[in-house]
Amino acid sequence: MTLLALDQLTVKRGPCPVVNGVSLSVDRGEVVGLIGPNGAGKTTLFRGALGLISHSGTSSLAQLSPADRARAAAWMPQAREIAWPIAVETLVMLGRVPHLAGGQRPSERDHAAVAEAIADMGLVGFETRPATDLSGGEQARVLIARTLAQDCPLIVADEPIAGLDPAHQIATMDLFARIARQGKSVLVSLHDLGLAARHCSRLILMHQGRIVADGTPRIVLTPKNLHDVFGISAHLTEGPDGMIFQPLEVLR
Ligand SMILES: Nc1ncnc2c1ncn2[C@@H]1O[C@H](COP(=O)(O)OP(=O)(O)OP(=O)(O)O)[C@@H](O)[C@H]1O
Repeated sequence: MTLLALDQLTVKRGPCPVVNGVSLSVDRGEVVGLIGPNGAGKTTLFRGALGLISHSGTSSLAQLSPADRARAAAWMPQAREIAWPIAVETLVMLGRVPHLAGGQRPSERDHAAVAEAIADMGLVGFETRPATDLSGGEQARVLIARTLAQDCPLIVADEPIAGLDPAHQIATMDLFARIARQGKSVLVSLHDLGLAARHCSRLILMHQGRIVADGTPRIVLTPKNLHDVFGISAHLTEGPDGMIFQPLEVLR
């Protein structure tokens, strides 16, 4: 079953399309890594797909009402600003808002979803702390937990693991894989191609607003694509428990 379908999605900034005729679909059970250099259009693609900015072409999510969309997809933006010193568990509970009727108090199920998300992100013991007092990486984990608590078929996350320490990066990518095994999907932008190669079932490579490759990490991370899009060389090999990718040199 398709959780997201884009058809010729185009987003212009001024006269220039920064997302240019992108068509793709995300099915159940996938961890899709969206990769590409700075300015490739990844964030703009997400925002267009979610209907947060004006676009041409179609997105299945953008066609939904805001309430239905919030139950279909959980969005974690790149900006990590937490504006108020609210308790961690209160912030994570905001992920449950799409499931609450107006004015309704959180049910046991909502509290259970929040507790599970907090545990999944290694935040047990942080529940009552003001979120603004946490470190940058801890705040990022709280925002991922809020996204998990939303309990949607699709998670769309813009560089969610940037700034996390290695153990939490790997644990978060493992968690995404577990979510995919439950039949949900994760569409995630990443700059760490090593983690992308190892933990994503599929990669979509963007360059100058267009998709230039879409497939398994081995199909996408070819020497030619790495040269043409990132201007690097790299070593890619199949290890005993997954792909191993090591960037080597800048080529231009
Ligand atoms: N509001 C805006 N006005 C003008 N240009 C914009 C605007 N927002 C984005 N752009 C341009 O669109 C292009 C794509 O930006 P986008 O943020 O989608 O890239 P990205 O792939 O997410 O990059 P990064 O990896 O650096 O986060 C960039 O060249 C950016 O300068």
